[in-house]
Amino acid sequence: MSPHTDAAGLTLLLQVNGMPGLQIRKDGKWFTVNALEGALIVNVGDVLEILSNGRYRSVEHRAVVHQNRERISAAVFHRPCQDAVIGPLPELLNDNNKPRYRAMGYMEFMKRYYSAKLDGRNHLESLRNEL
Ligand SMILES: O=C(O)CCC(=O)C(=O)O
Ligand SMILES: [Fe+2]
Repeated sequence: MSPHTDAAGLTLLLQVNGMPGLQIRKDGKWFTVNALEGALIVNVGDVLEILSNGRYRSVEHRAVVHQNRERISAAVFHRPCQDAVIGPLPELLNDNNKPRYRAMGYMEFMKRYYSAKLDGRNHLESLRNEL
């Protein structure tokens, strides 16, 4: 699976059959996530990054597979309701913390997410550049 960030608020992942494959990118380097058996991996997604005005960063990740061993991963995406407006929460903003993302309806956000290629954090960065 190509590098991407999730459009969710939070994602919960369970590597069902003990086969690793999830990798996250930090400081330009890829790291394999070695989850404990039965543990949920909690990933911050784009919505939380935007709501928190960048304080929580949406993690760039990808999944790799083994040549001949099956890998099963279950994902649950926690998303806002369809008519929510996604933007930095007003109570977090002040003179020292100006909005870094343009606010938009969640449906508009999702259309943009799916029309951008899965390509790392690019679509999030493009939202920053629209301010
Ligand atoms: O395969 C995985 O563990 C991650 C899948 C994933 O990143 C996704 O479904 O968005
Ligand atoms: Fe993902």
